[in-house]
Amino acid sequence: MRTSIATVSLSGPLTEKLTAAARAGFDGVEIFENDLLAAPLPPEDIRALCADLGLSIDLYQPMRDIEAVPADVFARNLRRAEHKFRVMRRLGADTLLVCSSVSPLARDDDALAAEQLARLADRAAESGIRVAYEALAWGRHVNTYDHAWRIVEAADHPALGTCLDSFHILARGSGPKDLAGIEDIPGDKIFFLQLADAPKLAMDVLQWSRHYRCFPGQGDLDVAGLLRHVLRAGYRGPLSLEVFNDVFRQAEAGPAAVDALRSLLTLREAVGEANLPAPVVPTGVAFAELVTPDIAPATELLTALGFTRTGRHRGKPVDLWEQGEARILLNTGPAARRDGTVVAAVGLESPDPAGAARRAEALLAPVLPRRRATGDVLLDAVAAPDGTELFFCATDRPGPADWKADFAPTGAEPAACAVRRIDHLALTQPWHQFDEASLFHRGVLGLDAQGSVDVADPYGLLRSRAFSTADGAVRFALGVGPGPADAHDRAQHIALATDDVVAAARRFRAAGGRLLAVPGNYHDDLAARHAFAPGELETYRDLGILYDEDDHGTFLHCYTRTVGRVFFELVQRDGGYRGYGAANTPVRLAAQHDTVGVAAR
Ligand SMILES: O=C(O)c1ccc(O)c(O)c1
Ligand SMILES: [Mg+2]
Repeated sequence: MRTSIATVSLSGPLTEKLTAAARAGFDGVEIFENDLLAAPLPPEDIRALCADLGLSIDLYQPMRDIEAVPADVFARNLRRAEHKFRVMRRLGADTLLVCSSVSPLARDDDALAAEQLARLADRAAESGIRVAYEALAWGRHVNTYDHAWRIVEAADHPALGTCLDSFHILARGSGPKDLAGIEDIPGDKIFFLQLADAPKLAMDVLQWSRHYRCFPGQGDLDVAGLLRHVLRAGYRGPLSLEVFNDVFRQAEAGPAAVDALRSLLTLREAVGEANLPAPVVPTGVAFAELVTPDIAPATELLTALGFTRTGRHRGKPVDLWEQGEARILLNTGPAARRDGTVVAAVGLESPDPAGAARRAEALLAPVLPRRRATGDVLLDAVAAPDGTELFFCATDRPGPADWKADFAPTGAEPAACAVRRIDHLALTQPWHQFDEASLFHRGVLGLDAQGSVDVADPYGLLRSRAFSTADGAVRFALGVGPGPADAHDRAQHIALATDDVVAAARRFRAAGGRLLAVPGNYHDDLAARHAFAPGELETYRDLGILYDEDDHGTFLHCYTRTVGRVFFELVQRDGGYRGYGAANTPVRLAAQHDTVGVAAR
């Protein structure tokens, strides 16, 4: 199945868009008219460039406001069309997209629309061009795919077909019954298929379409379900992405094009049209690796949290700290001097590390060298979109290579302490890579996505979305700020699971650790909303413990101070609570901004 992408989906001048699409591996492009108008190259040169890049020009688009108009207006429209046919001949493009009219001049008259589209198709055919008629969800009279198809069917012209666009169809809330009608369209009359997803947003459909479309798998629409119908109808043309998105317009075209192709790969897999290595769902977090130039504060923090230094890497300045099944690597090597204190890598316990890496590679994730240095254990690893290195590993299991073999034991035994394991990792994404990260964590890692939530920071709104395994053994909470200028909250954190957060927090404080102070107003409000046992709330107030509950259970959590970009959270989930305390995040963020709040208690 051929893959294509509309130039409007990528940033930059036309030549950059084309180069990015070709490099990522697309077979073709839809040329968006404005991109051509703004290009310094004549159509012949664009045609030659596409040929050099190995790209076909699958569609020229859009032509607007053509049909169902008075005769004199239609005569002018045909003149406009003739000009476009000339451009298309010079480009070597043979399909023109015509979208349903939004003009106040258009009449609600299907017979007239059909007659005029047939006349347009006649003229197009003289130039060897086909016309694909698409219903815009906000078209004046024609705004559903079946209405557009009825007009095309009535026109009955070999050079006229329809273009289906998943956004316009799904944005109107079309259910399974409405979609089944797609299979009544003869496959060869579906001249083109445009694919886009979008997050569910309650807003005007035109604004939604022009600003919030995203690649399939990144939003909430059932694009795969729609594609199944289109394929059953017999459509064999390209799968083409047409995404209008404010962020993608600003993001680098190269990575966006790779992300786009990854989306098509997972979509094809979802409809049984791609043979990718199966997802290997991780079963736990083997470790989190911090790089830090500040060895003293990081060591103090880990010690106070109850970790013990149990190993030293045989070849690098990296220490292994353990407590229960929580493992932290502390790396003070060269990367630390470059990046400050950050979460640089995550080890994911994998039932099949090599298989997980094969899937990641098939989905275009950058694969990292398996051996870093002579003598190191061979480890499968890939880079996540934000650059975090993800290791697919085995811990204390017979069979696959054990990453721990790279560490010489210090002889110290981990103390039996409060922390059991890593509960979740909260990683801040670069502002333009949030959707890419969504697709990556779902498609590449095989995690389930929760809905995204907005949380207020004193200096802006953050978006957060969780990705986890069904049993919660692996949890990521990915966050993003509102834009490039708002990199104020780049903190990341590692949440540690405990069965008794009060004991863990007390132990931490007794060992010299500093907990994030939470404003008294927060606890006053908690008292109004929930009933606590006598003294309970005072304990939470004293330790800076926050409280949340969901349909399943309750959540108690508190925070350490921040070293570089990293802090820790202690969490106690009871009764199967599934969230991350998002309701408390604004309070936490404000407290972290408030320097008084992070002072010693
Ligand atoms: O927003 C638009 O105008 C527009 C143009 C062409 C399309 O294919 C489309 O889906 C939307
Ligand atoms: Mg479209």
